[in-house]
Amino acid sequence: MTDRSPSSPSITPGRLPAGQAPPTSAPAAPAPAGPGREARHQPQDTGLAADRVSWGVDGRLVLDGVALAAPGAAVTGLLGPNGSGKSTLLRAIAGVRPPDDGGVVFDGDDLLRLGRRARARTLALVEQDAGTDLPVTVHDAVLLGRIPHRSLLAGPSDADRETADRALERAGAAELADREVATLSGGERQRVHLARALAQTPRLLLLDEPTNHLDVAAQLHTMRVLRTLADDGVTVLAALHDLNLAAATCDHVVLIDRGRVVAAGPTAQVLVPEIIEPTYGVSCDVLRHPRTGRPVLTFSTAPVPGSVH
Ligand SMILES: Nc1ncnc2c1ncn2[C@@H]1O[C@H](COP(=O)(O)OP(=O)(O)OP(=O)(O)O)[C@@H](O)[C@H]1O
Repeated sequence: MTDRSPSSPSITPGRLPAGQAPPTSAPAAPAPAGPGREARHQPQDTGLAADRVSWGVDGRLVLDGVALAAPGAAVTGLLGPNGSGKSTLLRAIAGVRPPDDGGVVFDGDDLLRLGRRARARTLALVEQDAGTDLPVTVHDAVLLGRIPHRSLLAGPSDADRETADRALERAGAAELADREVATLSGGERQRVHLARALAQTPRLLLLDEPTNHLDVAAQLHTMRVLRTLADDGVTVLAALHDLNLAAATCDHVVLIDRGRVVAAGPTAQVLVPEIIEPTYGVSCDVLRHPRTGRPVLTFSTAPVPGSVH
């Protein structure tokens, strides 16, 4: 079921009327969980729009008509419990495992119809635990990110090396440049994967759990990198488990459960107990950060049905 039907429909983002500012809020209003209340993407001028994306395996729908928007120059968090379909959705958007049905448009281009090379110039995907046992140095691994930007027979140019150096620096991995990738710790590898993606200079950056394995300082560093990339105009969509990291950084969030979008919108409107509790099966309180005013979430186990405590 991995082959995309040539007749799969594509979508075209609507254009704003002349003189109208692009939307500053998320394209989909928060919607509580429940059949028939799935969030819908709305027209947007720049950024990513996925529509009715479905993918199944072994007769089971893993993605069930997902509609999602990640506005340009913003950080969008893709949230959801284990097994909800976040990685599958990112892979579908990136064309690594194309959807069985649905469309994915980025800045007006049908991503699923772009050739491999054109797609690699447009987007980068940082996958979860994407390991390599090849005897390659970190610097060379990051240089691989430049391949889509040069002719197939040419070696890396000085400009490619400089771009790779800057990417290593930005990802906080410069001191690892001469190490072999296979010898790195999980957190070190994570930074290298981010650096490789940055060296690709994508306009759309997709990340699957980019803070996995990272200590708290490295987590904050990575989220700051995502923030500055968005400020530079990159469209960022990151699958995150840590709802507080999402709360602190994301402009918008999309929450999925069992392959369907259950809520989407501005971060503070989605990260509320009424939406989080039924989706994750926990009790949740939302406080305000004293300095930033952003949501801070605390969790406890949900009451056991029938319990007197
Ligand atoms: N190739 C496959 N074959 C069978 N099942 C699959 C395959 N790929 C994904 N799945 C199933 O699809 C569901 C969604 O998986 P996915 O990895 O997208 O979830 P996720 O939200 O990223 O989860 P996590 O937060 O645990 O990383 C899971 O139940 C998973 O077991």
